[in-house]
Amino acid sequence: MSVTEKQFENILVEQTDRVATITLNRPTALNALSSAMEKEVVEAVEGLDSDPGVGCIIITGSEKAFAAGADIKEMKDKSYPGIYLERFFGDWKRLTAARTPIIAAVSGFALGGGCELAMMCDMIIAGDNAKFGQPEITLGVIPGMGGSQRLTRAVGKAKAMDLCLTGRQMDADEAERAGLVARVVPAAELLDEVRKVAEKIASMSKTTAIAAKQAVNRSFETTLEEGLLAEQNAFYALFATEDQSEGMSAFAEKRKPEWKR
Ligand SMILES: CC(C)(O)CC(=O)SCCNC(=O)CCNC(=O)[C@H](O)C(C)(C)COP(=O)(O)OP(=O)(O)OC[C@H]1O[C@@H](n2cnc3c(N)ncnc32)[C@H](O)[C@@H]1OP(=O)(O)O
Repeated sequence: MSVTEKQFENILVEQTDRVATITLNRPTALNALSSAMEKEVVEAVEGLDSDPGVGCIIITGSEKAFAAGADIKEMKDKSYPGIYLERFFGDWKRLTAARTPIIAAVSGFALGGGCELAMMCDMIIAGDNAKFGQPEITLGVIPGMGGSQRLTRAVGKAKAMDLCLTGRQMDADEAERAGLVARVVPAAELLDEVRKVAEKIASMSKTTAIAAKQAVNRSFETTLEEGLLAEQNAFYALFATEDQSEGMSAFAEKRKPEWKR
């Protein structure tokens, strides 16, 4: 299996046949999300998303920290007009426009913007040492990268209020029970386990994986009736693909499917 690596100032991007891994790499600041890191991550995701060969993207950090939030030292002297006019952190939205499934592999701290970045991904898999929280209130602000909205949708109002109002951290088991995290695995095995999941996703028809991702995401954005209609239409549309015919024929013929796209 060939691996290509590209080192940027704040991230490392590794790409194998079908899976790409973006590793946040600012160890001296616990991967605090600076504007420079935002730009690198967003551009890397967009580049990988436009590569038809990439079937799944992993975003991860270090053992101690996925990311300890936005870079407080960069933020502390900003003014209202400045932050408003530059649309501070507005580019993170571009990450959520990616169609390729993205998994957050979280070890250690995922606080503030770190938790918010993990929640922008399609699935969070956590090491058993992970800690999630929205501690912005302890800094005199509130979440600004989607925390109050995505956390509430993920874990419900009671726990989201608890985390946003007290700033307390939630461990991996609590996060899994609450529905924030898909799976918890031993921290030492996190990346191996996440790669297995990513390879599984990447082994599916990419067209179908995109349709599945979009259908699930739709449920957060619309009414049940419209979501059901969107799902049904996407399901019908998949019958225009070779992969539907291949997947169902392969089942009937008791063989592995060979996806076209
Ligand atoms: C995006 C928004 C809008 O939603 C806003 C946010 O994300 S606000 C930020 C929310 N995050 C936090 O409030 C967490 C801040 N960090 C901590 O509380 C602690 O660092 C810790 C509990 C995660 C870990 O503590 P500890 O193990 O004691 O390590 P430290 O010595 O504190 O940190 C090591 C080193 O990293 C720097 N650091 C950590 N977090 C940040 C950050 N968010 N921004 C900038 N720098 C950060 C910390 O200052 C240390 O650096 P040095 O002082 O040694 O140079």
